[in-house]
Amino acid sequence: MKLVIVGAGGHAKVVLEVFRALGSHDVVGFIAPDMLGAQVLGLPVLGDDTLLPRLRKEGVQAALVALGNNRLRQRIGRQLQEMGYLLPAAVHPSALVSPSARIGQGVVVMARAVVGTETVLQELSILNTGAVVDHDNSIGAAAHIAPGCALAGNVVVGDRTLIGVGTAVRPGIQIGGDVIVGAGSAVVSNLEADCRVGGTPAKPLRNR
Ligand SMILES: CC(=O)SCCNC(=O)CCNC(=O)[C@H](O)C(C)(C)COP(=O)(O)OP(=O)(O)OC[C@H]1O[C@@H](n2cnc3c(N)ncnc32)[C@H](O)[C@@H]1OP(=O)(O)O
Repeated sequence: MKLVIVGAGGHAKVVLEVFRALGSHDVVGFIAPDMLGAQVLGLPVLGDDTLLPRLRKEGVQAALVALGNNRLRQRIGRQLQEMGYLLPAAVHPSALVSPSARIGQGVVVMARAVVGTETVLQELSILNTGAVVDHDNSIGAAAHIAPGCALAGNVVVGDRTLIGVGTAVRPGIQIGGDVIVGAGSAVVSNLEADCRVGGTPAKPLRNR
């Protein structure tokens, strides 16, 4: 099945390598503004998102939104579904995924990540390289668990929340939607929606 990757930055390159490792789709190229004609790992940037309806008509059935911005990824994902694209999940063959885990549409699970027993990754979320989400986690739509994070059991992460690289989260913690947890943090108490925290233990961050 033909697939287009929306985005052409670092995350998009890694996603292409996931599909190459899987051999599951024929990736036709990338969609990105102002990059027409550029090559990314040997595949072309085909144009900007105005091209997507035409590609769909020409037989590209699937798309993967490879954009790091969580809100934008969710918005573009919805638009692609409305255009009739399928949004397959991309799970690297080296990831360890429990047979009782559930993985939503458009989810990306990078190399060496671990998805624990009865954990749910909701649509368009990212579990990045080497991140571990243990048993009974719920990771919200378009959330991003960055490389090397470790979420213990029964953790809830809200929609569009970013858990920064290398963060640890204590068991049973609930984190609201649209939260940013800074790199290298330790989350040891629940976090309300829409906040920005960092450090060990994680505390609210000042805006500079
Ligand atoms: C493959 C991939 O690359 S996936 C990418 C995943 N992305 C990430 O993990 C990025 C996570 N981002 C961060 O940690 C960022 O530092 C942010 C978003 C928390 C803050 O970034 P900015 O808004 O640029 O904040 P800025 O650098 O100006 O710092 C503001 C204050 O917060 C502090 N701060 C920033 N990050 C952290 C952190 N991770 N932990 C503790 N304190 C922090 C700064 O020291 C500064 O404090 P001060 O005002 O007392 O000096």
